[in-house]
Amino acid sequence: MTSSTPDNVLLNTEDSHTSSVRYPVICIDGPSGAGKGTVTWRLAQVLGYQLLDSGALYRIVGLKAFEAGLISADTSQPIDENAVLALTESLEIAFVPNNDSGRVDIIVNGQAVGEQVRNETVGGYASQIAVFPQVRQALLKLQQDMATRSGLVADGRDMGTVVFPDADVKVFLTASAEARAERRVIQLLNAGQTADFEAILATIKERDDRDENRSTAPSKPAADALLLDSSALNADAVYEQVKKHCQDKGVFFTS
Ligand SMILES: Nc1ncnc2c1ncn2[C@@H]1O[C@H](COP(=O)(O)OP(=O)(O)O)[C@@H](O)[C@H]1O
Ligand SMILES: Nc1ccn([C@@H]2O[C@H](COP(=O)(O)OP(=O)(O)O)[C@@H](O)[C@H]2O)c(=O)n1
Repeated sequence: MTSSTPDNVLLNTEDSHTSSVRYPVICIDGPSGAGKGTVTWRLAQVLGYQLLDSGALYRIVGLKAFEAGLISADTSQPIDENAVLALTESLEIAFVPNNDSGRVDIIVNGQAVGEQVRNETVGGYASQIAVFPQVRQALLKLQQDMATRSGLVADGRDMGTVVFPDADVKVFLTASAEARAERRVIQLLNAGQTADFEAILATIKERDDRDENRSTAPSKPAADALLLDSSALNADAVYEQVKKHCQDKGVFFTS
């Protein structure tokens, strides 16, 4: 992905005595299946910004923790936070945009991670380790550093509330649990897999509950976020509304 053009660099008015510049940050937060990844990818492409898929970080840690035997299939079993923290600190994670999938490929300790990291089971592991404050802290700087080199579109749960509280644009994208489950069903069927709507709906609700009710960085809209319900909007309509909001906040689009 290319870096931002000069048109997309905003002057930091709060810090103008140092004449420093900072790059625009757009935060797209919300629950699973709301369409965050879709609109984030399109914005990053159009604007030439970097893309932060923060969920991928939690997914990697969740997957590695499972592989290391730290997470049991029985979700009532406690997980050793210190062991997950040590594992998190041992990981070198890099993202490479993939135009074919419209997502980032994830490289961990020099090795590409397979598509498995994107499945619902790993999403569940991610939400189990995402409750740990020390793990979140260990991933914080890596995320914030991504905004120091170019404009950034960041997708997650706490982008606008915790990671980039001073972001130029914040959007909280939602949709009903049923609409989100339906989208996952279509996604799985299109990938040639089987899909059980009721099972997917239950998993989505369980993950929402864990993400919204944890004590550290719960999934919630920032006070200054645009709330957008995509239940009855297609992906193009979502993009247009988010684009309009970005423009209202001073982000320059050439197309
Ligand atoms: N507004 C929309 N209406 C219908 N389907 C959508 C919409 N936005 C995204 N999708 C589809 O829904 C699925 C989940 O979207 P995704 O962007 O991965 O969501 P999230 O990143 O919030 O989990 C994908 O298959 C995507 O193509
Ligand atoms: N900024 C973030 C991003 C994800 N997460 C956690 O990671 C899980 C997976 O996130 P994701 O964005 O990849 O999930 P989807 O929305 O794509 O299903 C979420 O359910 C959260 O528990 C988080 O806690 N904070």
